[in-house]
Amino acid sequence: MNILDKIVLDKRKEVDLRKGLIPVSQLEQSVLFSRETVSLAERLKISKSGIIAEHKRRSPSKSIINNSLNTQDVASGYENAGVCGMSVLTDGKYFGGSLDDLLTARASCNLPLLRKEFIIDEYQILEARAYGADVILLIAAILTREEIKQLSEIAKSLNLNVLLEVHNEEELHKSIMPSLDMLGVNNRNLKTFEVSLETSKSLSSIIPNDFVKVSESGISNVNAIKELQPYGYKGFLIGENFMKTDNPGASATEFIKELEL
Ligand SMILES: O=C(O)c1ccccc1NCC(=O)[C@H](O)[C@H](O)COP(=O)(O)O
Repeated sequence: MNILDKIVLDKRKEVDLRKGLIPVSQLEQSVLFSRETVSLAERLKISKSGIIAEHKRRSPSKSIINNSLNTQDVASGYENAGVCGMSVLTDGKYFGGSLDDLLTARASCNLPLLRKEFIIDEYQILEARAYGADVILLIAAILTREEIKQLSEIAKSLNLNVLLEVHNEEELHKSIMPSLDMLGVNNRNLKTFEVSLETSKSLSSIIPNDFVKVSESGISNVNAIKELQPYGYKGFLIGENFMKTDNPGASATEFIKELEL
């Protein structure tokens, strides 16, 4: 069983529990549910740097990354740095995140927010909308083509962008459909946790041009972005590199300054 299998097993139990605690009608009545969303895909198309900065306390591959951060400071710091969007990990057990982090980020900045979650049920998309997200992540490795279609169409009907994440060619071929906005290639091998930009490079030519290309994980310096841009990548999801510092916003500011030199 790999890490994704374990996470999904726990996630099914968690979602059933949450459904019992907060009914769909309550999510739909929340103030943020009808908020006008912002398109991350459109921002990435016109951005020079394309940084999507992540809020990430810990992870299965690195254990604790930053336990002393203040979500409000991280969100406003990222916004001041000029990032295109912010990703908020909401999984508690493996990443130390929560929906409250998403809500805090929403209250602290106007950036398009990605709910970074292991989505297996439409209920989680309604939660994303109710807690202020603009974008959801769908992971091809844990969903069938039919599930990707159903979940992405629900997200689109709620005016949310969809970022579909793949790790290999097979996942990419099974997932291509018009209800996706962005295609993310994750550079982290989930069996070994090794990261390699070669994954993004090798898959780039088979991603249709209709989708905004995003490279995810293991981006630790400006050179990585300069290496990936010629392959058509417009978005770069960065977590650990910013979050391991005392001031993720300042770290993002320096990074973007260097990138735009
Ligand atoms: O980060 C992990 O260890 C991990 C393990 C299993 C599933 C997902 C995982 N990470 C989620 C992400 O996609 C990353 O947080 C994101 O791409 C940023 O990566 P990084 O810049 O390397 O922190």
